Amino acid sequence: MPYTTAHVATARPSRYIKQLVSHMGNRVTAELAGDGRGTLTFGQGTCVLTPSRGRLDMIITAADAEGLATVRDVVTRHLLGFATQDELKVEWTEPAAGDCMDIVAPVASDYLLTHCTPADDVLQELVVRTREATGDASGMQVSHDEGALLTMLVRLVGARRAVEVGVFTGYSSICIARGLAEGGRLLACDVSDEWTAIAREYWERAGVADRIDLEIGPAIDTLRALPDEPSIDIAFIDADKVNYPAYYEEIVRRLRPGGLVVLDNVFLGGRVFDPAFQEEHHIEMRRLNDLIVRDERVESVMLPVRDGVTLARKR
Ligand SMILES: C[S@@+](CC[C@H](N)C(=O)[O-])C[C@H]1O[C@@H](n2cnc3c(N)ncnc32)[C@H](O)[C@@H]1O
Repeated sequence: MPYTTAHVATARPSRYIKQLVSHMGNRVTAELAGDGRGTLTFGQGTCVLTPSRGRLDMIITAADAEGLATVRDVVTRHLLGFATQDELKVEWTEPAAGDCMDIVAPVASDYLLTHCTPADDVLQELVVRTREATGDASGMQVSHDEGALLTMLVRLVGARRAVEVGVFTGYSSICIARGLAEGGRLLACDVSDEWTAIAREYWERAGVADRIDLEIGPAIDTLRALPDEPSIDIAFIDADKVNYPAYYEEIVRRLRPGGLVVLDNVFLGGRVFDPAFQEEHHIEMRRLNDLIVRDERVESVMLPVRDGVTLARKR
């Protein structure tokens, strides 16, 4: 689904949003939220208007390029019509597809990688080894900044009992294991003997092998076999996307109060935003993202870290 954005410099963004919502409400579905954001829903697409300091931010999504152009032209015409006292400059970005967006600008992304605690030699060598041994699959490995985030979260939670769903060659397991409190253990779940053989080697080299229990087999079976009691301090879900809702459920019921579940890839490369993608894993991920917001057992936040990371903390 294509989208386009515009950031219009103005000292009166809220006023323009109110005018657009009130005026266009006669012809399209127009809503003004309590926080001042406006939504205009046309037959062809939707325009979301957000006031920010000195700026009006607009994003239009539509089913196709033609619909995008129609909504864009109508919104621009009306906005300029209201701006009799301001000289507004409305410049829309080139239409882009929802599944190839940069969640964070590439230059910022690169900056983030170099502005967290540096990866040590073992992690750096594991990146190279994974690329050589697994080719394209190496893209599944968490990035260095996400790994640093995991270590930080494990430490902040004071975790002694951690679970990981999706080990691959062990990068995230090392990051989790390194953050564990004295005597802590990580239950690491995966189906692949081949990939986890590399993980085992690097767990040894990182000096964390003695605190990791690897279970080979479908993770859902491993989780269901755990005692049904609140014993998990932190869990990281990064495996087959279609089973995320099931993993989430089995983990949340076993999280201790204050425990944290961390879910990776919740944007699915931008496809969660785009209703054109209707494969099972797209549907399941959207369903889970919506469910977590409503789940009264947890408080949650979704972070634009790499491909989207949700943190859900048990109340
Ligand atoms: C995205 S990778 C994990 C990457 C890893 N966290 C890292 O940082 O390198 C997904 C992993 O999930 C595993 N996996 C896929 N389906 C699974 C299942 N049903 N149960 C357990 N693991 C599964 C795959 O074998 C793969 O190693």
